[in-house]
Amino acid sequence: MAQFQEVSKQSSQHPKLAGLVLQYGTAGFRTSAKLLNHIMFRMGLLATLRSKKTKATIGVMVTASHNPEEDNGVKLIDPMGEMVTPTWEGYATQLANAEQDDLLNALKDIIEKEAVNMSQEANVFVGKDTRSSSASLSQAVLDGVSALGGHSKDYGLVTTPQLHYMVCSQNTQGKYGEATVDGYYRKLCQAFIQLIKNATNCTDDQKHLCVDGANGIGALKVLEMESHLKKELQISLFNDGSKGKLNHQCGADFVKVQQKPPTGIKINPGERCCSFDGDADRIVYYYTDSEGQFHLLDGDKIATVIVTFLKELITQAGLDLKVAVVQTAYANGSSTHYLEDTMKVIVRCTKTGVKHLHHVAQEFDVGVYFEANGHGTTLFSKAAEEKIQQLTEDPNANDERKRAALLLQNTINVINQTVGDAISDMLLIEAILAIKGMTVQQWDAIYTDLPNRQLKVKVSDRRVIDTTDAERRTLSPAGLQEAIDSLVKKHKLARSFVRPSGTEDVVRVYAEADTQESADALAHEVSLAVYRLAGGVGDEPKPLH
Ligand SMILES: CC(=O)N[C@H]1[C@@H](OP(=O)(O)O)O[C@H](CO)[C@@H](O)[C@@H]1O
Ligand SMILES: [Mg+2]
Repeated sequence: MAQFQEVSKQSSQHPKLAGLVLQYGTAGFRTSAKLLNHIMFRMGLLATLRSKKTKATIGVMVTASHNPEEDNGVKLIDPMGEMVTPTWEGYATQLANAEQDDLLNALKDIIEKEAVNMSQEANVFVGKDTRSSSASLSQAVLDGVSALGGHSKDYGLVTTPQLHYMVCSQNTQGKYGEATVDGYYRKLCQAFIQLIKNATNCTDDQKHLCVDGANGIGALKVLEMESHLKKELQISLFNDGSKGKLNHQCGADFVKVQQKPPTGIKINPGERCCSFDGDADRIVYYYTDSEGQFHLLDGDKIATVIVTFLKELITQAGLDLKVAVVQTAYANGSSTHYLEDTMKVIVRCTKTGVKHLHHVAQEFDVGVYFEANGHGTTLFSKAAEEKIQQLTEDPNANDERKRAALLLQNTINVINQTVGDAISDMLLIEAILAIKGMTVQQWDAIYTDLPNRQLKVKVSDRRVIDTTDAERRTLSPAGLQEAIDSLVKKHKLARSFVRPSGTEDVVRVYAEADTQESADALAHEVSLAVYRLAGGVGDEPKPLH
């Protein structure tokens, strides 16, 4: 077939290094940019097949999110804007690892297994982040699409969640939104401005927010969006990419893991600040107090304030909707207690990785999901959206119920339901704080985080660690869970678990306890147990103090 001849010809321009093996992990392929050209070409091929199979537009995003600038990566987006389905993640790995002369066979194998109709049209949307390698790598994706005769649309520089939004908008014939960057800003900002109208007494001071753009794509997009906000949110942008290096000592991942402010930002005590990550799908908030102490408001606190706001509105609207919060094992124990015991909402725990949280959140009328690191969003079932819509039009509903329904409707429109989105989450949180007249300090005081620590341990093969119960317990290696259990017993309010990372070659250790010293000591003791029982390499983990 002519298509395959073209693939053969073009693939020689995107050769694979013999023997190189890469895995489609938690967030797609991610490694040094130098190793990725063939992967990109092949993901262009695969996206084209996926488009033919689903008869819908598929997205390909070139980014390595919070990784260093030298890395890059790629994620595939399915028709409704969600992460690509697991079977196709498997195909992605197969296609990526086929040696050069076996590529056509690997491709034909997928076509056969999935009974792909090769005469079906294909459409692929492509986007990229600001990394210096992203331009040539996204070109390789486009080459892959055209080699199989697919149509592509290159959105150029966009955030990951913007591309998810485009794909969903395109495949819902504009019902979700208009598939342009301008359409995205209009939808979100109009909803934000409608929401903020309900914030009576909101001063200019309260409308001010410092944003750390991680020297990445989020910074560019915040600037692009500014005129749509009509001064209802006044942003001071730091780490805008004009000087600093992408993600270097800044961005949401740095702030969350280091538990300190990013460099490159001037924070006045008490001022509300937030950090995006390198592809703007994560956000965390923070402030420093008058004693210079740093306070982090992570994904758990974000989920809490969102669910509080939504529950109040749902009650006011008199609607009967099943609301839940979805977390992972990394959620701070205080957040889980607060949500279950004080707020009485359903809390579910899933494995790490937003695709897992997303799917569980879909089981409820309103599912708020966040990873502790700030990646998350809120999903509304179709039925819930319809009930809310009907109430806004119900002539018999009283003013209070109608007002609540309208607020819920605008809340739905400000949210990017396809995936966690720093820009959309920021607008929602800013609107909530303004409407509730809540300061960042009051938000922070909803509950107090248990001190916690995350560490990494290098082992020769992290696959020896097998976990269960949403990664909260280990099944192997033998003796590890017993060791963790007895270490945890030595500390107050303590919890600890270990799991192999899906994005790095390490075992992650998490511990929390009543004091920072205790959390640090427990994290260290558990790291030692991992090192000894799971084949640690290099030096034995050292105590933190
Ligand atoms: C503890 C932690 O933050 N883990 C992150 C990290 O996964 P690991 O499998 O832990 O490496 O990267 C994922 C993709 O960005 C993100 O979903 C996840 O939350
Ligand atoms: Mg990211």
